[in-house]
Amino acid sequence: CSDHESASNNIKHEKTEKCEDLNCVRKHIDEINKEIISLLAKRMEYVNLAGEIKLKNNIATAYDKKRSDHVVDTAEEFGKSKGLPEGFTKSVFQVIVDKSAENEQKNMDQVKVKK
Ligand SMILES: C=C(O[C@@H]1C=C(C(=O)O)C=C[C@H]1O)C(=O)O
Repeated sequence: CSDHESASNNIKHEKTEKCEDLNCVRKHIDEINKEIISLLAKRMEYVNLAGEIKLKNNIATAYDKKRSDHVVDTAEEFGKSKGLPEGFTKSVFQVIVDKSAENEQKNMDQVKVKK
């Protein structure tokens, strides 16, 4: 598919608006939180799709250490290039990837029971 490329071009909050008070800053933070969560929900859809494809290919295990490590390492490097502190992105993505695989496995096990 080709439409995955356009998803990364959704650049909002390009410059940090000059907020005069804490309320204004927190509104921006709340808005960004919703965007992060929306993207995580979209990400989880693809993770679960990966699980369906694994089952079709007779792979019963969601967790793939090589791929997980690659995702975490690539994220950490990108985070650093964006100015995030060392180790920040790695910590966040380790949780995302572990919890995603956990959810993917749950879905895969349910599909197996239904069959
Ligand atoms: C989505 C996958 O399944 C798991 C979840 C991953 C993720 O959240 O990025 C990566 C590898 C697997 O542990 C995959 O294999 O690509």
